[in-house]
Parts: sequence; structure tokens; C-alpha cells
Amino acid sequence: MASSTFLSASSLFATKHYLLLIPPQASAKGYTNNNLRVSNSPSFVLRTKNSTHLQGFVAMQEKDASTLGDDLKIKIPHVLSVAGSDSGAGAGIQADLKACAARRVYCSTVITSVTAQNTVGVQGVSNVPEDFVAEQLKSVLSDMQVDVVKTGMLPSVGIINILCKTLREFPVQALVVDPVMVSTSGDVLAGPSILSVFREVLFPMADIITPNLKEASALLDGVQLETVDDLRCAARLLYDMGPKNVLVKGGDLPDSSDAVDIFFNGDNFYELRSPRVKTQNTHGTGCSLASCIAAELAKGYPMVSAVKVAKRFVETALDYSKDIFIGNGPQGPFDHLLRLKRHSQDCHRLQAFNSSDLLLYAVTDSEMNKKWGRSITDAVKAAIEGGATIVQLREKDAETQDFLESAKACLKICRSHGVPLLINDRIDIALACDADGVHVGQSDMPARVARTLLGPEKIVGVSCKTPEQTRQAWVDGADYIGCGGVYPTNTKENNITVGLDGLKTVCMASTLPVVAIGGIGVSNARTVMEIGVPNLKGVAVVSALFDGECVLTETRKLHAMLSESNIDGYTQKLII
Ligand SMILES: Cc1ncc(COP(=O)(O)OP(=O)(O)O)c(N)n1
Ligand SMILES: Cc1nc(C(=O)O)sc1CCOP(=O)(O)O
Ligand SMILES: [Mg+2]
Repeated sequence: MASSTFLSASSLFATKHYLLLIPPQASAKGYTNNNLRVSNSPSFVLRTKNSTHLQGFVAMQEKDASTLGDDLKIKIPHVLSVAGSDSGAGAGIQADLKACAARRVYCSTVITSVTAQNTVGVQGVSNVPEDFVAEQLKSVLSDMQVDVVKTGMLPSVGIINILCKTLREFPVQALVVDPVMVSTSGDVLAGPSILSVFREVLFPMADIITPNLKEASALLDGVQLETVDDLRCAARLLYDMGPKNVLVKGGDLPDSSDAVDIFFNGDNFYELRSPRVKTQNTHGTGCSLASCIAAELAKGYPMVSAVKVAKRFVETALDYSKDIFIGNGPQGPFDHLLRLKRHSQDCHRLQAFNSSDLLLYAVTDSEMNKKWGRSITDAVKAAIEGGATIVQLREKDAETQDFLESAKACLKICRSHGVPLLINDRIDIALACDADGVHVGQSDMPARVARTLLGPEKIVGVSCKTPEQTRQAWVDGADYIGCGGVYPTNTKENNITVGLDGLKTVCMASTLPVVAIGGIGVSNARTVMEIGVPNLKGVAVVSALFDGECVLTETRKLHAMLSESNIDGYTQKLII
């Protein structure tokens, strides 16, 4: 093991940079949190509670990872993509990596050719020397446990022969062959010289081949393919060349409003039909489909299921991406991870979370709004106009659908004022409306699970009443802590009051910013904020803002009080 240092568990915890979650199987084998060895070796097999806190180091017991039992290692499904690079990243190796990542499968790569390519077309091609393709193949296959090999652009007979020879030496579970010949822009990526080696050498080793109409036609000496029946005939003829399964993609069939693919496994034909997605962003669909099939096979799914899931995945991604704009050419890339649109300016919070956002934290209450005859959106609008710096929707009795609709409407209001909107308890609602984050309590969804589900950029707040809970919140990746009840409250039943002393204790123990909650209003907010601890950043308030006739007036009063008092020098955030 490379340079290693012994640290006791307590010093590890004290740094707050390294923490191991020892899994039950490991504990049973005697691995504990004591006497951990920290090294810069990358071969880490134990799961961490929050890997972002490892900061490039790995931690393990005194033994090297390789000496741990196999049952402690997590086998990751692995696809090796042997394909060309697309500089525009819509197709080729880049599409394969994205497709596998989206399907949660590891993808290694052997690059056969480097293309200068964009959404207009292919401007240049430089094939990788055959010896170097062989070297890449050997590097990956001799070391990593590859489950499935997926091929894309194989630009020369020599490269195909090297691949087949290497696969005989390092057999894998399945071989998926996308017989790439022509790019979506019509540029030739592999000439006719490779047709015979495809047919005679590669296809007999393949578990599935996935030609499109043009490729199927070229492989069948230029036969015209114009109808679904033609696809069936082509699938059978291609099957006779030796692959175990054939998927002929009919995306280019004329006069069809559906995308029809024909799958043939030697016994049965399956007609896979779905409405054609109207979009120009189809560059890389073939590569991605084949990679998804490979990914599902790597997970252990049978072939027909793999093909169906892959087709559904590509359709979903095409539909999601139909109006995105990347490049000026006729065929743009699509978004495998279904995330790019979220960054468009009108629907995404532009700033990162800032602890000064906690200064005047408005928490809604459906009962109070009902009682005063106002909608949640009116309540939120008034609170923001009055100076609320962050809003939490705490709608305990709302029906899910109503809650989601209100959350979407409130989000619009909050976004237009640059105020973050969090959802109480309901991670599903936060995900569905793309809220800025969530607030969870000790008996809600654990903060580390919320963090995993929401991703690194969302805000996660956790209720804490003790220093131990506070430390855990930090480890779990929370952004702030809500501490209370500072005073008794009628808003939350059976709530334990921790008082100003409890608040102070939590603040002192916390490395995260803290917002105080429980029974706070204009009469006591100053006392709370003056306890003199730097981590206390604001007050979270329900009834003082919402249990009255005019939310705007009440919020303004509290905002003025917080703004006027020179609280502690840390927490000033004057808005409006
Ligand atoms: C800012 C803030 N702090 C604490 C809480 C309380 O959360 P929780 O303990 O989960 O209780 P409920 O609000 O779910 O009843 C909060 N909501 N906000
Ligand atoms: C939602 C909530 N959480 C609390 C905690 O102590 O964690 S106290 C509380 C209710 C706060 O309402 P009001 O401002 O009306 O007292
Ligand atoms: Mg809760």
C-alpha cells in the first residue's frame, strides 16, 4: 500500500474530514472504527457515509483492501465500449459513457478513432494505430472485470481482427455490436472493406447486432428496405450470419409515424413500436441504444428485457431533449441524464446556498392559512414581500397533488425574488417540482438519503436538539441546522423545548449554520439572536408570520427588527 499513516478513530472524527461507515458484514469480520489506516491508495472498498468528505483519501483497516473478503467488495456492472471519439460528444465513446452512466453501469473505453465532429457533420477522422488499439484492449481486459463489450466505430479490418483475437483471449459475458458505418450526418465512418470481416469474423461472436436501415442494407449488399416486412426479412438474413440476436432499427423507415424496430432471436420476431419523437436532437441514438442494451446485459437482464429497457430509455431521453439547443447543425445531441434543461435561467436558482439566507426563515402552515382564508401562494408572496429570506412549505395535511401544485406555484414566486424554497419532509415533492431543497427532522427521511436523492447542489436542513445530532447532520451532508424549540410552541405538538441554553449548546457544537425555531416572534427574536454565537444565522417562524390577518405587515415588522438590531455582525442580510 502506498504511503500510509495511522490515525486513531477519534482524530479522524476530530478532523471532520474522514469518516467510515463500517458495513455490518465488515463489523462481523472484526473491522471496526478503531485504528483506521488512512492512505492515498485509490483501492478503497468500504463504503463511506459521505464520500465527498474523504477529500481524495481512502480509509481502511490495517490490512490492504485486497485482503478483504470478496463478500465485502461491491461488484459493479461493467461495459467496455470499443468505439470512436466524437468531439461534439453526441455520439461515439462520449455517448456510450453517458448512456452507461445514466443506466448506472461503469463504462471503460478503448478508442479506435478520433473524429473532428459537430452537429453539422464530420470534418476529420484520424484512426488510432492498430497496435495501440490492441494495447488499450489489453490494459482494460487484463485488469478490470468487464461484463459486456460494446462496439461502435471499427474503422479497419485490422482493428476488427485485433478485437476478435483479444476477445478470444479475454472472454466476456456478452458482445454487443453496433455496426457503425455511416454517421447520422451521412459521413462514411467505415468503408465497404470491413463488410466481409463484419459478416465472417465479428458477427458470429456477437450476442446481438444493432444495424440501422442503411447499415442493414449495406450488409445485405444494398437490398432496399422500405417496409416493416422488409425489416423482418433483413433481420432473418442477418441472423443467418451468426449473431445470436438481431435488432434492425427502423427509425429511418419512410411514411411511418411510429419508430419501429424488429428484434429477432432465431425463434421469434418482436415488433418494438413507439410513437416517433419529433426532434432534431437524435445524434448518437444508435450508439446510446447499443450501450444501454450492453448496460442492461451487464446487470444480468435477459436480452429481450435489455432491448426493451434500452429502447424506452432512448425514447424518454429524446422526448426530454426535444427542444434543447446545442450547435447549429441539423442534428443535435440529446441529454442522456435528463438534467441539462434544469439549468435554464427561468427555472433554476442561480446562487449557491448562503447561510445569510437563514436570517428570516418563513415556514408555512396549511391550517393557519386556511384559518385566515388565504392561499399558500398568497401567504408566500406576502412573506417574501415583507422580507423573508428563505421559505419552507410545511403542509402537513395537504393531499400530494395539491401540495405539488402549490409548491410549483410558490417556486415561481420564490425564483422571481431570488429566495430559496424548501419543502418540509417530502423529498418526493421537492424532486417533482425541482425545489431548492428540503428540511427533515430526526424521524423523517435521513438527511444522508435526502442528500443522495437530491444531489449535491440542493439545500438540506436538519432539525437538531443535541450536539450529537448536529455532528451527524454535518456528516450526512446537511447545509444547515434548525434548532428548537427555543420557546414553547403551539404549532408543533409535543415538541421538546430546549431553551436558549439548548440552542447555545447546539450552536457551539455545530460546524453548520443554525436557525433557531419555536415560539419566536418580534417580542423575543432579538434576545435569541443576541446569545452571541457566530453560527446562529437567523430565526425560523411560523405563527408570528402566518397566524394573523396580514402576513406582509407581520413579516415587515420582524424583518425590520432583525435588520435594525446590530445582531452579532455575522448575520446581517438586508434585502428589499
Ligand atoms: C427550520 C426548521 N427547523 C426545524 C423544523 C422541524 O422539523 P421536524 O423536526 O421534521 O418537524 P416538522 O416540521 O416536520 O413537524 C422545521 N420544520 N424547520
Ligand atoms: C416546526 C417546528 N419545529 C420546531 C422544532 O423545535 O424543531 S418548533 C416548530 C414550530 C414553530 O412554529 P412557531 O414559530 O409558530 O412556534
Ligand atoms: Mg419533519
